[in-house]
Amino acid sequence: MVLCALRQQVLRCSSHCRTWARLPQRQRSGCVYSSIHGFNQDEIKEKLQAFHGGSIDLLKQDSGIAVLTINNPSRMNAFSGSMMVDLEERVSQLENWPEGKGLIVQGAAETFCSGSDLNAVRAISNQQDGMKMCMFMQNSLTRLLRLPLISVALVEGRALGGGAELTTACDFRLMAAGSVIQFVHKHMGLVPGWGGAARLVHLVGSQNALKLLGGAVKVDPELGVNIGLVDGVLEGHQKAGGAAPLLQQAENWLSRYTKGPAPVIQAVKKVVLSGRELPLSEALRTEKDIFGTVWGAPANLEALASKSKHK
Ligand SMILES: CCC(=O)SCCNC(=O)CCNC(=O)[C@H](O)C(C)(C)COP(=O)(O)OP(=O)(O)OC[C@H]1O[C@@H](n2cnc3c(N)ncnc32)[C@H](O)[C@@H]1OP(=O)(O)O
Repeated sequence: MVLCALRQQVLRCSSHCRTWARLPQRQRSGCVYSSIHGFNQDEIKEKLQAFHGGSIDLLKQDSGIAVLTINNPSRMNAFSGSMMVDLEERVSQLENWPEGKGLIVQGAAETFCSGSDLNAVRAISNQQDGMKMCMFMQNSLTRLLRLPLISVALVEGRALGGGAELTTACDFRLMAAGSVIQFVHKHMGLVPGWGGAARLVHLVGSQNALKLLGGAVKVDPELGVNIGLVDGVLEGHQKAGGAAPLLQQAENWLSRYTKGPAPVIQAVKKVVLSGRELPLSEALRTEKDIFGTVWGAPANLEALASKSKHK
């Protein structure tokens, strides 16, 4: 059932969507939890909305690259409850963006994100609310990672706790010199709950994940690159003379992977996603279906007509 839902998710936006359209909304959106897991999204949304402050801002650009900004500078971009709700809404908007190809996730005011807002955490520290918040954020971050866009987290300053988990919900991570990713959960008497541990194991292997979580290790750009968590290091601070602004550097880095028509770039992400998440036979069938959406499509016919050479 879950695999079937994921398979439908990676096929989304194709012309083969008749089965897709018949699926309930939560399955269509690639969520991990729905009502069959006792999860009531509207209930937790209402509760989270009470803890306001900050925003999650989305800028969709003509280039097909969107910028998602975690914006709560007075709390080092910590996630308030209303920002958690905002994030879910922004992810929905990105799921419905046919022209989209790439996504950069950044923090406002020269730092990435200091995790969940400790004021909200204190207010919902009971077991039930904690579980509901955990399921809500896992759903949103899983949907973020499953977007048919190539995504990159631009880490400047600190990515702590839930902020570190957020970086793992992107396809790539870029770090500015002097920045830090740190899974500080152990120091808070916690483990990751937004899906960050599961994704971290996939990214760096269980040995490294155990070291990062067990030691609450401060990952600088050099360590990040060495263990495969980080895909590139950007020059200097946004204000440093000489180097291009970090966002511009990140866009340049990402544009090498997003060059080309949106349906092709989205198909690239979808075949990788199915290979990453599905068992081989299921992944192969999904790849065949995705292949069917680009075969004989305008970009393919144009390339054939131009007799292109790949020298
Ligand atoms: C999912 C699980 C989780 O995410 S648990 C949360 C994990 N995060 C944390 O514990 C971060 C705690 N904060 C810190 O360690 C420091 O504030 C860091 C981020 C290192 C910044 O230190 P520093 O540069 O000295 O600034 P500061 O401490 O004065 O902070 C500025 C204002 O921001 C606030 N702030 C920061 N982080 C949070 C947070 N997670 N939740 C709520 N507020 C946060 C600080 O309280 C401070 O506010 P104020 O100026 O004192 O009103």
